[in-house]
Amino acid sequence: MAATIIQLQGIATRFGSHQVHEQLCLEVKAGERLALVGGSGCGKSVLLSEIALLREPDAGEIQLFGQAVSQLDTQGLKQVRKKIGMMFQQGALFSSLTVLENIMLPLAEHQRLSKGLLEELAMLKLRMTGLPDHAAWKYPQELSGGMLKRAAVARALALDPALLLLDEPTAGLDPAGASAFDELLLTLHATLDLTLILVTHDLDSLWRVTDQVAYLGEKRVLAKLPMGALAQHEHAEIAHYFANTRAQRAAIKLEA
Ligand SMILES: Nc1ncnc2c1ncn2[C@@H]1O[C@H](COP(=O)(O)OP(=O)(O)OP(=O)(O)O)[C@@H](O)[C@H]1O
Repeated sequence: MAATIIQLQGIATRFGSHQVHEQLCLEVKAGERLALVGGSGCGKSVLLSEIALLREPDAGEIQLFGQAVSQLDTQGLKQVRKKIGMMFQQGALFSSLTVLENIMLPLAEHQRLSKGLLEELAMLKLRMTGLPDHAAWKYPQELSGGMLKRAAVARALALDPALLLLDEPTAGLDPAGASAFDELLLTLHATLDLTLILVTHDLDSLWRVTDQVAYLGEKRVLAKLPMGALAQHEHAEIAHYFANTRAQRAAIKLEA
C-alpha cells in the first residue's frame, strides 16, 4: 500500500478575526492525483501554501514524508522543501531572467554544479514540459499563457520533487490549451513518480486528471473521494457546488 506523504491534523488558519480553517484534517498517499475544490475564499490556496511550507498554520500539525514539520531543524526543513515543487497561479517567474535562467535558479541554489551542467539539467526540465528549445532563451513576458505555465512547471520540477503543487494551473487557458495542460500533468505523473495536488475550479481537469478530490467547506475538508463519488455527494454545499451544467457536461463527456 502507498505510504502517507501528507498528514494534516487539526489545522487552524486565521487572518485577524477571520477564521479560514478550523480542525482541518487531510491525508494524502504517495502517487495520488488530488484536487482541492470548494467555493471561492474557502482557503484552498492558503492550504496549498501551508503544505508547501510557505506559511505556517496557526494551530495543528503538518506531517510531510513521515516527519512532523514542527520537529524539523533548518536543515531538515530544507530537505523537505527540496521534495516539493510549486507552481503558482501567475507562474511567478522572474521577468528579468530568461526561462532557462528561471529554471536554473533552484538548481544553482541547491547544487554545486558547473554552469554548463546546470544549463543541461534545466534544458531537460524544459523539454519534459513540452516546450520547444527556443523557449529557453525567451523572457517570461515573451511567452504565451500556455507556454508560461509550462515554464513554471519546468521550474517547479527543477529539483526532481516527489510532490508537485499547482495553484489553478489551467486558469486563463483556452479549452485546447487547458486540455493539453491536463495531458501534460498526467504524463508527468506517470513518468516521474509524482504526487500531484492541484487547486482548481476547472471541472474538465477534475474529471480528467484527478483520482481523488477533497472538498473544502465549513472551514475543513468535508469529503475526500474520487470525482464520480464526490459529484454525487449528498452534503448540501457539495451538491450545490457540482449541480451545474458544466459539471454534468464533463460527466457526460467522460461516459461517452
Ligand atoms: N495574506 C492574507 N491576508 C489576509 N487574508 C487573507 C490572506 N490570504 C488569504 N486571505 C483570506 O483567506 C481566505 C482564503 O483565501 P484563499 O486564497 O485560500 O481562498 P481560495 O479558496 O483559494 O479562493 P479562490 O477559489 O477564490 O481562489 C480568503 O477570505 C482570503 O481573503
